[in-house]
Amino acid sequence: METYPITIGGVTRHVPLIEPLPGRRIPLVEFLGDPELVRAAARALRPLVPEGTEVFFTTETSPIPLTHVLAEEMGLPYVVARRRRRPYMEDPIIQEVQTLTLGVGEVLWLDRRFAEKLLNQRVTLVSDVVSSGETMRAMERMVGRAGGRVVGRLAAFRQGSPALEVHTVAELPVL
Ligand SMILES: Nc1ncnc2[nH]cnc12
Repeated sequence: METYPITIGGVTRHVPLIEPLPGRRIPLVEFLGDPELVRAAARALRPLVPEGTEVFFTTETSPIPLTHVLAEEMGLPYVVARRRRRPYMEDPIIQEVQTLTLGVGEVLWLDRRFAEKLLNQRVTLVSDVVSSGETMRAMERMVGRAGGRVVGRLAAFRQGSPALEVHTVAELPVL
């Protein structure tokens, strides 16, 4: 399999090049199972976390360990939007995502008892890769619907030009 070198916080990985849509090849970032890469990314992102952040908000799946390490280091809680409905969810916030970056339309789900943790809070969004910015936009809508306020948007990698302001610490090419 063809690979591509990505570097963040001084740590390099040779990751698979995938083609989610014909003619568009992207390096596949994967934080799951790689504590050294996660720690390097979290350390690089930490100075970009806005002062006054009270809770982080992220999505399944790859950004979860990144958000966990960041949250643990800063002594803050975090909330995770799910990508599937779970049977136990009550009155969930359901948010469509317009993104086609990975070739699939998506829906984010947030159980009400976790949405309550965002109420009246200053929230920083955390992602692994920001590309079109549509996932971030959907996350921001969810925070608003939950009664919170977004004070920061962070992603480890930027790929292309997202339509909204996101702070990142590394670049990914579209090949
Ligand atoms: N390059 C990438 N790797 C992993 N997840 C992504 N989501 C959007 N772009 C991605």
